[in-house]
Amino acid sequence: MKLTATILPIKVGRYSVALNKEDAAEIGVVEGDRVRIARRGRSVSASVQIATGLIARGKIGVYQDVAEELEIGEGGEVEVYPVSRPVSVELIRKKLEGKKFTRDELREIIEDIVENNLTEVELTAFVLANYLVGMDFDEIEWMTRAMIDTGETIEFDKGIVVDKHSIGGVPGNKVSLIIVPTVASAGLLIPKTASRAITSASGTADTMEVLANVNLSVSEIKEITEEVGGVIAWGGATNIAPADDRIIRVEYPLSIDPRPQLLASVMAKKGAIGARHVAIDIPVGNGAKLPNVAEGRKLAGEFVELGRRLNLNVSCAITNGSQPIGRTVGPALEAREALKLMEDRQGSSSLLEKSLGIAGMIFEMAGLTSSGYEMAKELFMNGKSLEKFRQIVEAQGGDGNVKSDDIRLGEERYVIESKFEGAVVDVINSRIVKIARLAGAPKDKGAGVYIHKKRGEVVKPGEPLITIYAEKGWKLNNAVEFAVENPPVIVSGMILERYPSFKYV
Ligand SMILES: O=P(O)(O)OC[C@H]1O[C@H](OP(=O)(O)O)[C@H](O)[C@@H]1O
Ligand SMILES: Nc1ccnc(=O)[nH]1
Repeated sequence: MKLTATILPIKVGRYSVALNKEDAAEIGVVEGDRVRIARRGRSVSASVQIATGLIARGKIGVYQDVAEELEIGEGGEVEVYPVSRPVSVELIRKKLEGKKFTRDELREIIEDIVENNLTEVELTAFVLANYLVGMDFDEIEWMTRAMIDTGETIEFDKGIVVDKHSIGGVPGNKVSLIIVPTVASAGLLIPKTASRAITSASGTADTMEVLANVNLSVSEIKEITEEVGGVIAWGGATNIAPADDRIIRVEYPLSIDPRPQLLASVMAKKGAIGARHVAIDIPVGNGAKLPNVAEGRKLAGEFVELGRRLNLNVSCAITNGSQPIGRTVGPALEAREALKLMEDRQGSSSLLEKSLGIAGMIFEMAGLTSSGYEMAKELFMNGKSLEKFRQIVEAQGGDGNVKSDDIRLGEERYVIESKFEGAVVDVINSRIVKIARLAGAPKDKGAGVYIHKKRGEVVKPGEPLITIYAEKGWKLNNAVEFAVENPPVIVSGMILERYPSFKYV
């Protein structure tokens, strides 16, 4: 059926069109079904919304995403016809019934994800099926390979390519901003792609974006890495393992990261850039993605095995994830803390030790030294990490001379003070993340939480425990309301719970 386009100037992050109810009936589709939109020999599959009041008969509402892809202007004519459900949907159902995917089936699903052929519901079902049923090792390897093969890859002509990645799950994990320049300053190549927040309040891509452009193409990543030794780019903007970001987009609202997905997500990005040596950070502890060292070890074994199958040398650092890393959570706060640490060459020991420890691991894996930590510390203390970081920021279009104090934080602030005297016995990750997200992070860069007191530190009544930062007053209020009801920093001597009233006091 031929329809005339009405451009809806909104980006919805997927291919979607709006139809009049009668036209939809004539095409034979209902809300949520797919249609193929064709124009001048090109086409995409889009999901249907019924918007009778908005869209007259003979018209089709075309959201920006489809309009851009097919270069459709206002009043442009398009051909619309129904498409049947992709086979992938049947395959996802098979997994939900507890069965194993074949190599070809996984390839089919990943291709459909990359080509935007699955609706959000179907994609969510895929993620949930993997979460509930899981995958065996062959399936994980096939999925990872399919993710690599359906995107672009990078090959470097010379140099040793290394990389690091965290499984995430611990707030404030801005270590990549310190590790990447430290590693690059030793002459290794580290073309790091990171994701945005999945379960946290700021992913490495969100944090780096405060200082530089993270939307780099594959050729820019290659060029910048060859020029200065490293980049910190957002994986979602590249065509490296493009299925990954689409999957992450449905994981984010659920705050889940199923094991097969996690393994494939991380390792596909490493495989695609041709890394030889990869360090994986596995934070464990209460409130992290894994509860203890034993579980961390299990996952580490899986990373190493997946690395072996993909021909990557993998080592894992099982790290303390039971409270936030450093004292800040939220993009601008985290960028500032990382930069300040490099400027002052001192600061939070959890941040410094972890960053240098992982950089050191990479040096040992690459065969540069047998005392990696000492080597990393020397580069850091000599100011090489900072110098390299500035070069990377500049190469990514940021201000290479930026100082940590220049970084703007949210103007709306609220300090939560301790009512008690005592020592901090816990900083609860999930509450810190929730507060930072309610305050607007990661979207509002200036939003987040500063943690004044961490575990073991002594506090007096009236002393600040956390400061909440926001860009908007109403978001600050929501965050404060939650934080008062659900204290994120627990001081010894506090009553934890009153039953039956079930409330923190
Ligand atoms: O904590 P959540 O949001 O679940 O995990 C996502 C974060 O973990 C990884 O960190 P890195 O890139 O190794 O620094 C990802 O790239 C991302 O930034
Ligand atoms: N699933 C993931 C966890 C952490 N980092 C990623 O890039 N992906």
